[in-house]
Amino acid sequence: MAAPSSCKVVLAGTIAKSLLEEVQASLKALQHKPKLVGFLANSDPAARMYADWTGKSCTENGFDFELREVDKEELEEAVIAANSDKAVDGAIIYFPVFGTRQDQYLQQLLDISKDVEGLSHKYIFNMYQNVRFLDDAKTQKSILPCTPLAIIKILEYIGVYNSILPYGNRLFGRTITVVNRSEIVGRPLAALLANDGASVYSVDIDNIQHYTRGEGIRMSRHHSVDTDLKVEDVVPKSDVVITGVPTKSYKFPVELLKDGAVCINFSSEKNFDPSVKEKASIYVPAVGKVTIAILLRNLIRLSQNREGKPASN
Ligand SMILES: NC(=O)C1=CN([C@@H]2O[C@H](COP(=O)(O)OP(=O)(O)OC[C@H]3O[C@@H](n4cnc5c(N)ncnc54)[C@H](O)[C@@H]3O)[C@@H](O)[C@H]2O)C=CC1
Ligand SMILES: Nc1nc(=O)c2c([nH]1)NC[C@@H]1CN(c3ccc(C(=O)N[C@@H](CCC(=O)O)C(=O)O)cc3)C=[N+]21
Repeated sequence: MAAPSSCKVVLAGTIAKSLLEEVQASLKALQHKPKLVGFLANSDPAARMYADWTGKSCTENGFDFELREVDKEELEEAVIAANSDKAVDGAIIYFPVFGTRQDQYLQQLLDISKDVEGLSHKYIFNMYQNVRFLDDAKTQKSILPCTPLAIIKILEYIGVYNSILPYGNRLFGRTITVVNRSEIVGRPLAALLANDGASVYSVDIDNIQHYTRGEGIRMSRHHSVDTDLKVEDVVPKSDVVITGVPTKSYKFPVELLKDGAVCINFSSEKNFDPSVKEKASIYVPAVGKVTIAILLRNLIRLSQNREGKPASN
């Protein structure tokens, strides 16, 4: 008989709860009830599920939500209208829409002041350059991409970030593998973790890249290099493994994990077999609830920015 597993399973709902309490406090301090608009222009079941779910979370937490279902061909005009609509505090376009680079065009079309997901070029630029504020006076914090930030909040909650160290170096000494290098989650996440001092292996279907801030983290922001390394070279060295492979049949090779590793899955598919609990010290099976809490936090931040500047829209 197998020994009882000593792995602690941490559910996203627990972590989301403490973030939502902060959101509630900031919401009370606002002069108006923030409104989020969702654009659904596809029949992708994951997108509809996510849309329903954002709506439910908004309503439950005291925000207004409106789902605008439009044809693909009408989406451009609908986004332009929302950009100049003062009643709209934030918006989200559920992807994929066209499933081509036209989706990136639509993503950048959304006004930066309404971008709750933090995917506008300016925000992404600031993130990669390790610039934390929008203005020189450092009064307005830049918005970080939602899912990568959700994963960072999870790492803080479970103690992977070492709070004895100064901000910006709290992952110094940690080795982290991220299996996914998409532009919305995996690559920004690898950069953020490296910006905080970690040594990060970014795994995608073709190769492995290594993200660091240089030896002894002497640089001010991350750099990355291609490597010839294989999964079996990097996983045994990793303190943390984060997966986001969108394939049902994919299972992470848990036998390569070092004892006591922290494992986090953000894919909607279960990338880890239940046997992960025999190796991991902490396992987080899904992160979606934390992502939504961050989305609401960003919506508050955008609303605060707008209340601070009533003259502009
Ligand atoms: N929980 C959340 O808040 C969110 C969850 N998701 C979920 O995360 C998953 C990934 O989404 P995206 O990043 O948008 O997908 P994507 O399709 O853009 O990227 C997938 C990435 O996985 C890599 N990959 C695929 N097969 C692999 C393999 N066998 N080995 C190593 N790498 C492999 C690809 O090279 C690519 O880098 C989906 O299931 C999506 O639903 C996405 C956004 C937010
Ligand atoms: N602009 C845009 N942003 C998105 O972030 C976005 C999108 N479009 N289109 C659709 C996909 C899909 N997506 C998921 C979010 C969470 C889970 C997730 O973690 N789900 C949990 C359940 C939730 C939980 O209990 O934590 C699970 O499947 O176990 C999955 C999928 C975001 N998407």
